[in-house]
Amino acid sequence: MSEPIAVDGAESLPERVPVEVAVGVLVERDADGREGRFLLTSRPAGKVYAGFWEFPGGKLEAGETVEQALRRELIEEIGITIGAVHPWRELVMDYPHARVRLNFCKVFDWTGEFEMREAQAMAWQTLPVEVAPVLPGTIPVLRWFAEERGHAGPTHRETPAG
Ligand SMILES: Nc1nc2c([nH]c(=O)n2[C@H]2C[C@H](O)[C@@H](COP(=O)(O)OP(=O)(O)OP(=O)(O)O)O2)c(=O)[nH]1
Repeated sequence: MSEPIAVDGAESLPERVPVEVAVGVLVERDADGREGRFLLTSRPAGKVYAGFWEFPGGKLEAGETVEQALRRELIEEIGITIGAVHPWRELVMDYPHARVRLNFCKVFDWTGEFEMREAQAMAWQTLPVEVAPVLPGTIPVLRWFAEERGHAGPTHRETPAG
């Protein structure tokens, strides 16, 4: 067991090594290749941030690449087999429970029927996103979409519509 480290303030805490996470941004495209709706899923009961909306994915297992992890996670969680994986953006998030590096990949092709295998909910969304609340680490992605799509105004709501 390592000794606890005495620190004066949070700024002197050693940086935590991020856990690598593969995240799938499934996007529908029309015949002209224009991007439309994207898929969000809700985090299952029992996980941190249960009920928050996110892009499906999960942590890399030992020896896996981002692409391998994404293929495995999307079969395990939502029952689909994905085609080409397009690495898009990376983002490090420092949560109290973990420091994670989110490796966001766009996916335009998949086969199989969507099946929520962890009793999550799924929702095809455009901007502004109607489902709420959205996971903090998902909000920057909505901003990137807004930039790509020339969307002005809010990207999501803080609380569910009602
Ligand atoms: N899947 C996903 N995770 C995200 C997003 N944004 C974000 O901050 N995260 C964070 C939440 C978690 O801390 C981490 C993903 O870990 P997880 O707990 O969902 O992974 P997992 O499915 O492998 O879970 P487990 O087997 O360890 O329970 O990344 C996102 O858009 N999608």
